[in-house]
Amino acid sequence: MNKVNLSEKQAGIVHLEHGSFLVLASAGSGKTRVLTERVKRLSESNQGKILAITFTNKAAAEIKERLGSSEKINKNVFVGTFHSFCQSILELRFKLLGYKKMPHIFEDDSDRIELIKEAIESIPYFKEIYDDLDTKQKNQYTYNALQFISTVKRELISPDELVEGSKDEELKYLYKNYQDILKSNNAIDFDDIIKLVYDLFTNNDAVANLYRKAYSFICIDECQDLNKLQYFLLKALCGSMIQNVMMVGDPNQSIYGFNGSASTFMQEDFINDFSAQEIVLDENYRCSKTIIEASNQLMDLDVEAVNYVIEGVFQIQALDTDQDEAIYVANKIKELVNLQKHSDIEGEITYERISILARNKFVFKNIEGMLLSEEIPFYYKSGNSGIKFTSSSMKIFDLFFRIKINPLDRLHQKKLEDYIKVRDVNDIEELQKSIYPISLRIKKLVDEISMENIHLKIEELRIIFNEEFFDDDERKLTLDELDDFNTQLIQYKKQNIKTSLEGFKAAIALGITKNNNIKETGVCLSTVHTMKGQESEIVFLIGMDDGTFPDYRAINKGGEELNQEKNNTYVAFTRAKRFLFVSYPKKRMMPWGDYKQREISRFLSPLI
Ligand SMILES: Nc1ncnc2c1ncn2[C@@H]1O[C@H](COP(=O)(O)OP(=O)(O)OP(=O)(O)O)[C@@H](O)[C@H]1O
Repeated sequence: MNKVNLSEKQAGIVHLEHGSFLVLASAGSGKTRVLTERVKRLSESNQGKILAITFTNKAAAEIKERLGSSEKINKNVFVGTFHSFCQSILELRFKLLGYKKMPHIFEDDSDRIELIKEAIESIPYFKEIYDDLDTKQKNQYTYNALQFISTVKRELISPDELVEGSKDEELKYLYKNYQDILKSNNAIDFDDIIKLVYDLFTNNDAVANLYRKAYSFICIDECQDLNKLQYFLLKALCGSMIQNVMMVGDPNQSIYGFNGSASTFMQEDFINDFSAQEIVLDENYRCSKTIIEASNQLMDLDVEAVNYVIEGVFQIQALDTDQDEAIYVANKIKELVNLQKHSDIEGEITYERISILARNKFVFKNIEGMLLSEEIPFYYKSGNSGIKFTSSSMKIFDLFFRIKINPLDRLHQKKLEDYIKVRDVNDIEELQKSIYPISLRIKKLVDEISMENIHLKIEELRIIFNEEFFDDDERKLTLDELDDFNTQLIQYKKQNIKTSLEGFKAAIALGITKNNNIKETGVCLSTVHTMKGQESEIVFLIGMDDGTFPDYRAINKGGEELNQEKNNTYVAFTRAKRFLFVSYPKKRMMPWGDYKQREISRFLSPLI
């Protein structure tokens, strides 16, 4: 972040003293910047510790970078997501929650699916229903069950509250079984991380008081996306002792309703519970004039442009087919990059200053092919999650590592056994060709790993990977993934004074150690959700046909779901700093191979 002069209104918020505040701020009005400056000022003012909660690890990393790493900052400020804050508490207090050893995070969706299947199989009533389903129905059944469990946790619904005799009451048994299986693996899922700390704070006043005394100020970003569990955790943490809470958010950017988020937690509950004072920031520092005008029209807002001298570009383009849309985008990108300079854009126009956004990943299919054939470099923006290994050796390493630090982890033990299984151990030739021999070497090495020697062991692993007979692509992939693991370890050690293998694994699972500063090369492709909170000089928003954006399921449901699609379009518009090219196909190739006529997105028709 460069040094900027804050506006009077922004500076006023930075210098607010005690009390609770809700900063309602429109897109690009400098919410994140103001929050960062306030945390910095408070940390320098010796008034007590500050807890700064962000929505993503990337936002947390940006705030940390801006704060710098003086001893005072490290001592006085905790910056992280709700998950990373709660994880740091769990690592210290797990015994109070009935765990003998630190429980491990099962972060992968496929792990949760395995667990729910096990839960289904172990109850004859559910097993009978499940066995009668075809594959597609089985997938839907497990998905619904997991959604139900997640909702129950996030909405803080106790099993007793589930309506007797209803389907929900039946699912209660599945929920209980799923939790028991998790516990028998000494594991937790993402929702549990927050739920367990909420339970701890509500049931153990002495522990809650320790944290209440520790933090004098709490600042939370992107509060329009709070869900019930997160809001109640905040309340349980504050009790009646923490009165200095600042929430920052924009109700028009509320897009996580499907996760139980609602902007009413900040706009109604927070105002009532904390007697918070409301402050409005409504100037846009990010976007050019035409983009702000279009966004105002889209949302019926009256946001002021600060960069009103920069006209910028806002264009809506209809194309015959989705294939034509991809050709249009690729040609326009080449045209802009060849142009190199434009009076509205400071510095050279490069691929890195261009992003292509869409509602869903599947919309990128055509454009991906076109960018490849036109040799336009690109990358996909990654979300919040940790590492997922794809090389077989690193997969094996990861499984052995998980089992070493959590011997109760039956789930990954089974996955490992299936992965390295050899059909016939007496068939020497087959055995030699299989991954079995290298897995024995990896196992021996993992058995010896400790936090003290882990760097050394990584180097030994590198030697093993170099010695083994891999083809060149597999060797490169394996070594790249080992490097990534090593980089995350270095990052973890930098971030923590007290370290452990268990803590490192949890940090990876939460994506805390991921290097967010890697400068990717090429055009950025991202869903709107992943691009939230970020910006790009030039944005192409593609696939703006009704049914794609808004998504057809939201159209069917209407109400708040459709409203959230409109908010999502607003988020997409306001990611663009200077130029915004919006496009849609009049015909789209459907998955079953036919073209289907499409209309312009209902949100855009008033803008043409
Ligand atoms: N006072 C200021 N002067 C100049 N630029 C500013 C000022 N405040 C913020 N900006 C710039 O405006 C842009 C938007 O700021 P920031 O990301 O903090 O806004 P935001 O409200 O969090 O945005 P959003 O909610 O849309 O993600 C950034 O490029 C930031 O550097």
